[in-house]
Amino acid sequence: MKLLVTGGAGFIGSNFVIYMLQQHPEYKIINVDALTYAGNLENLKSIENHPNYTFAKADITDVQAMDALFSQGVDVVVNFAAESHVDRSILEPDVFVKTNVLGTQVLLDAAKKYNVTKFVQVSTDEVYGTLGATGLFTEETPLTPNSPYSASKAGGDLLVRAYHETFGLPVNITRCSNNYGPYQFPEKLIPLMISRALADQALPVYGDGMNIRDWLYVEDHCSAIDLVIHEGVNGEVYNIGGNNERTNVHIVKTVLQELGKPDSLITYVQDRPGHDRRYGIDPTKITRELGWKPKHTFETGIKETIQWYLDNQEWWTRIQSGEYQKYAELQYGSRLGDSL
Ligand SMILES: Cc1cn([C@H]2C[C@H](O)[C@@H](COP(=O)(O)OP(=O)(O)O[C@H]3O[C@H](CO)[C@@H](O)[C@H](O)[C@H]3O)O2)c(=O)[nH]c1=O
Repeated sequence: MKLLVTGGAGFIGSNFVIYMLQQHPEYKIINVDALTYAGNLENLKSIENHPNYTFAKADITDVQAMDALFSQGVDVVVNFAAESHVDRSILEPDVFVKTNVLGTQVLLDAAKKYNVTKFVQVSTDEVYGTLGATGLFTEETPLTPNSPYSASKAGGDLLVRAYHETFGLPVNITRCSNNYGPYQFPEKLIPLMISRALADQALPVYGDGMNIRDWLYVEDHCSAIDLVIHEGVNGEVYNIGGNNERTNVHIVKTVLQELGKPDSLITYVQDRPGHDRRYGIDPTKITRELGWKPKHTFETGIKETIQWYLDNQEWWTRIQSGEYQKYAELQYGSRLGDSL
């Protein structure tokens, strides 16, 4: 099988490339990534010389570059390439629309032209909007995205659906909850809090800290996508969640406790505009129909993740000294110390 993985130098994408080469060393994997701020080839050091792995630096919105890649023969496409950070989407929605909507359409056209046998769109539970205190997102929940990020992902998903309905393209859409684990860019909640706590810096918790996310260990996400590639029924959507709903403040306190740091580092700051209150995924469909089960509990996964960040401080300190800083200042500069 020849697999084209887009965004394979990002957090979930790089974990997926490594996972697939472990599970299926005979598969050929082409990783295409534009290497924007969150793409990092260091994530792939362990497999960069694998005989069945190749890397191409290109943007998924580049029609000629995508055509050239697909013309080499591709069986399956897994589209991870995306702008993914909600706070950034509030600052610059245009790049989100370009990559997440236009980029998906360019890939779909190439997949159609070269008759791929499967196109997996890796999406997010954020397209469903927000939950109240009860209920869970199912695959039938209407799409009501609230941020420019989630709206752009919903746009991509609808194009994928349309290419299935209109052209019969063999597609699946997967919608995951919040991932965590090794190689996550330190703008996201867990790695951000780990890195700031280690430096004894204030930990910016938005609003009252009672927003809820449903945490999924990244390797469990990878095993679900592997199943969807092989067993997913064309045209179907599969939700992927870890059954681990936690408040943000619980997450932050867990990080502090594991690192032996005081709760006094927590600083409640102005809320994210349009902040979704609660996400919770119902994974019944993928469990029942494809036999998927997560292997990690939140309690073991968070310990492993914190240990990884402790063991790989060079990886994230290098990131924080560069491009990331500009955005960190934009995001937090005016909010830190701005207690509610
Ligand atoms: C960065 C940051 C975040 N937060 C809050 C906002 C959210 O309620 C929660 C998690 O924030 P983030 O890590 O930015 O993740 P969130 O907005 O939930 O979105 C993530 O999870 C989604 C899946 O649900 C993915 O589609 C997104 O790409 C991914 O970024 O923590 C804080 O309180 N303080 C912070 O500094």
